[in-house]
Amino acid sequence: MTPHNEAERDDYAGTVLLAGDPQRARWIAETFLEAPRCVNRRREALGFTGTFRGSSISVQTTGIGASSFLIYTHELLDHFGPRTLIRIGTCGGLTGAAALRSLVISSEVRGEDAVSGQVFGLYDARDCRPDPDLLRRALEKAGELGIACRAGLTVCSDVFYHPRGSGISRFAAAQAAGAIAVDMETSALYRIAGHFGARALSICTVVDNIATGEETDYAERQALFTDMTRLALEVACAS
Ligand SMILES: O=P(O)(O)O[C@H]1O[C@H](CO)[C@@H](O)[C@H]1O
Ligand SMILES: O=c1cc[nH]c(=O)[nH]1
Repeated sequence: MTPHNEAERDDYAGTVLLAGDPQRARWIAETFLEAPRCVNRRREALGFTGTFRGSSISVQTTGIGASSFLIYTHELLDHFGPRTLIRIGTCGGLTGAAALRSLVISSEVRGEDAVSGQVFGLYDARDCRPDPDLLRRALEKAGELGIACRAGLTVCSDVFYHPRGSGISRFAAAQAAGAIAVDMETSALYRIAGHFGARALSICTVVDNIATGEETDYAERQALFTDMTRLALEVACAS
């Protein structure tokens, strides 16, 4: 048990999928895992453990933003002992090439700008990339399964609603650097994994494209996550 997680010490598997939204965590556990059991209900940050093809796998809710994400992942890595974390998140596309409903895998992450992404100051600046084996496996498996997916530089922001507005002009510097998508937790994931010597990968589904103005509807979200979840589970099983 930790301040934010009521699970017993051995309730989590060695690999944990991380979802921002508790509804996504529940849907994944109930749709993809055999014999899922809920191991954390505190604050509705639902955590589940079950099996996939005979391997024990967990799914944990992490909430929105680095502050929330770092509470759940710190407690997982420090207390419950998993060593592989795979984020299965949502992101905004910053280029038409990050097509709506396709997957983006972050092969490197930077802060959106100098003042965004406070976590960048707390952890070693070298730890801003995923585990190379997890990245390679994900790209191989996506190819085998015919899942539309693009790996590249992503940016991370603490801010969803920016005073400069929600248009693409806010991301001009990120676009100029070649970033293909934005989310709010991948920087925290890569840095805390580096800090604890764990392996990490961030896979996100493009739910809106800031460059083209296209959006998905929340109502289609769970079905939209089928490819991302299949891919994450394939990577988890091969680990
Ligand atoms: O869908 P999740 O995993 O929460 O990820 C994205 O969605 C939230 C913003 O709507 C942020 O947490 C962002 O990173
Ligand atoms: O952080 C995020 C996630 C999804 N879509 C966005 O525009 N930003």
